[in-house]
Amino acid sequence: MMSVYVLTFIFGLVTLALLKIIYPPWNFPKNIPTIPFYVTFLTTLWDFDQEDIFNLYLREPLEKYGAVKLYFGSRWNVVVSRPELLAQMFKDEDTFAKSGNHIKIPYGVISAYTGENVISAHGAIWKIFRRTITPGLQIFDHRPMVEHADLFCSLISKQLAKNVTLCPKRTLSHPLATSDFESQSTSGEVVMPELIQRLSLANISKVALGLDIGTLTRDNSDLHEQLKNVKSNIFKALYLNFPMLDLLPIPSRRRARKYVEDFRRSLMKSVKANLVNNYTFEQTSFASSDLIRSFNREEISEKQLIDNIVIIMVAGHENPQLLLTSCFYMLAKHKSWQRKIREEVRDCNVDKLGELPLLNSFIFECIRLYPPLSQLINRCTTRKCVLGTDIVLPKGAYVGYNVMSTGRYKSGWGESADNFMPERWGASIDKIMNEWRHRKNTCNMGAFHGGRRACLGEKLALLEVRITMATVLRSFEWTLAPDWADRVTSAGPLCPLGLKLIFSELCTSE
Ligand code: HEM
Repeated sequence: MMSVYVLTFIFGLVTLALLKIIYPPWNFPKNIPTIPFYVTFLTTLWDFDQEDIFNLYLREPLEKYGAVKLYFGSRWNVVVSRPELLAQMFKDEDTFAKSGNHIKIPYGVISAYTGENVISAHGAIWKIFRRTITPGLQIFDHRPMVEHADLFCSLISKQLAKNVTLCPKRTLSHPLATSDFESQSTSGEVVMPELIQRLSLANISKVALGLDIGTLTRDNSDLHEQLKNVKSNIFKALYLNFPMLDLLPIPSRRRARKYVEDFRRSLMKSVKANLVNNYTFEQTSFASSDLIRSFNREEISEKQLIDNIVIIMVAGHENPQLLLTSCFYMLAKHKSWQRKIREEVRDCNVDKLGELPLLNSFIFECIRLYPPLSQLINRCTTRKCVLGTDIVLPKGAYVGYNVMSTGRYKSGWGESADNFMPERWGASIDKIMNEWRHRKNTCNMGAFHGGRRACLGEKLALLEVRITMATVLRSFEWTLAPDWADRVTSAGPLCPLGLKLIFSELCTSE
């Protein structure tokens, strides 16, 4: 029989653990609101999406105070959204030091996935990573993206043709099948996530890593299959909220770890076969080639080489994938914009897409309302400090930013902040680009971060979105599938969830 003392001790420990979840640490600032701890778990337990959570619990306190205390990832954090606070955090890298998963939760499966890389690292090693991959992500050959956009259109056409012939049989045998590209059914209907992922994987692999991984030309690219295994296991709300569970011998987490290892091994096998063994890296300027050269000069370790190649692949396909999904969604919802932009891109050469006012203001408006990385918490204070004028943070506090809120601030964007209004960016391309730069510089637009740690893939991602949208607009028109539930992802990266569209091919004479 357990003694009363042991029981009291266990009860005490459980109570303490619960109190640590329910209440923020005593030394956290008292002059900003505390979001109730259970808010983070609502999307796991009920049918809430990120917009619901934002509107119900975050919007008001964030807009009023600019910062809140939020429980996430097994700890209390301070999350900011007011542009001045974002600017301070982005600028003062020494105080708000990057602290990626490899430091925050080194035991987590997610850390095994992306390791110590240019996005998560801090200090001298980050400088080496950034210096190494910058050239390959700024100067690149965009022609594969044009080819891939055409292949993407062929896949949509193929799907439409298949629907016409296979639809009745498939509909009867798989009435609920939606996730698998092969099993899409109703005429004209295309389930977008997998198709867009195949495109964005092909783009980043070819343009930044110099690899053809066949996601658009084969139905079962090995790397794609392995990545799907990783993703379906890694982004589970329970483990994102309680990463310490990864320390336990849970069979599904062991499986997740194995999927991560398989993916990393296959990716490096492909890099070796395509770039290293045949010395191609010596004559090419891909970001991967520069990383291999840096490894050969012993500036980075083999693990850091792999971690960085993995992050280019992961961040480089995932973020454009999210943005493309939001763009397809918004054009389906706003048919007048679909028509106007189709007209604008009709005879436009790829080199001139960046000069089109309607296309570019539309993309910027999608980013404002649906920033792919809506909230990130990956900085840790290196000393006691003051955020803004009076928010005192202790040393060792995790700090993050919520740009979904920044993009919808009424104080920054006016009463129409919630409305989709591409025209707010300006009428001429000069005005639009100036406004984009101004909003980024003042941190009213934080979707690509800013300052010294600004996203290195912005140029590539925007070009990818312009090329893809222009190409698809020339060949198809589309609407939302009537049976698709209009909602966004429940947590993590932000985009419409499981987007389903109805496509119809345009006549060439149109
Ligand atoms: C719509 C597309 C994209 C969005 C919205 C986006 C957003 C971001 C954000 C918010 C950060 C800062 C992350 C943080 O605070 O930890 C970041 C950093 C970064 N992004 Fe992107 N990104 C996009 C596309 C890409 C692409 C295509 C690449 C290509 C590989 C890329 C490479 C990077 C890199 C290397 C960094 C780290 C910069 C540094 O810390 O020095 N991004 N991105």
